[in-house]
Amino acid sequence: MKLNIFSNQAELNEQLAQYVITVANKAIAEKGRFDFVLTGGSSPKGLYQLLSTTYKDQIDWDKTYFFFGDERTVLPFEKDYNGLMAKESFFDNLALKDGHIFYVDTNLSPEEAAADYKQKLDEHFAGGSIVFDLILLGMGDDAHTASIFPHTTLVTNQELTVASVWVEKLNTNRVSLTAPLINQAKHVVFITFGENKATALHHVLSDRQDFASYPSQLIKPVNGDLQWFVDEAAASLVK
Ligand SMILES: O=C1O[C@H](COP(=O)(O)O)[C@@H](O)[C@H](O)[C@H]1O
Repeated sequence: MKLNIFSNQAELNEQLAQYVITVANKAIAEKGRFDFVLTGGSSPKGLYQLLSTTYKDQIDWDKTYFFFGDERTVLPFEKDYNGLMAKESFFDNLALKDGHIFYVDTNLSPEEAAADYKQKLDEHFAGGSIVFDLILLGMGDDAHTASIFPHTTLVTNQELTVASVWVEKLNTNRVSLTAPLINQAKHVVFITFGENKATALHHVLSDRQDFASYPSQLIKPVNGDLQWFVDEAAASLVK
């Protein structure tokens, strides 16, 4: 695991953009395509804008496929839909070909949406192992990542799959990649900034393991690289 600490968000986004570009070009050179899982929430917007404007020419988007680590069970293109944030901050700046964006279909029930997404992943990976080149993750101030929230069924889910989960504290369902599936990836990167994330980051990176309380601790790529890109405010309690 590598912890990268930056003095501000702009510097963090700049360095993370360079990291994404390096991983993308390596994947394209090695296997002809880049399988890129996006995070939702608000943290990645600046990065998405940077990659799709300033650094638009640094990645071959015709060879890039986009996925989502989790989705909120609102209708597609409603305000809270993670896919809408990505569309507005990332995809709309690029002329992407059809079939390059894998949205979670929330017109379906949560269970059906999860099964449908898993089937789409199986098809994309031709029935083989689902190994993404890069998974970008956020972390909530409760230490959840993707939609693996504290004390939910996803904390103990050992399957390499996509699952629906009831999140009591939000009174809603979510759809999420499971931790074991995330841990198959070649590169996993957390983007985390702000003072409100400091306590969670301190617990997640501390020696005391408590997956139920701090689900981000579940993320440990089996054969891949794990990096944290954080700002000084988020890292303020990390020893
Ligand atoms: O609900 C979610 O929250 C996390 C963290 O979001 P942020 O706004 O604090 O960046 C996000 O990673 C996840 O994709 C999203 O569904």
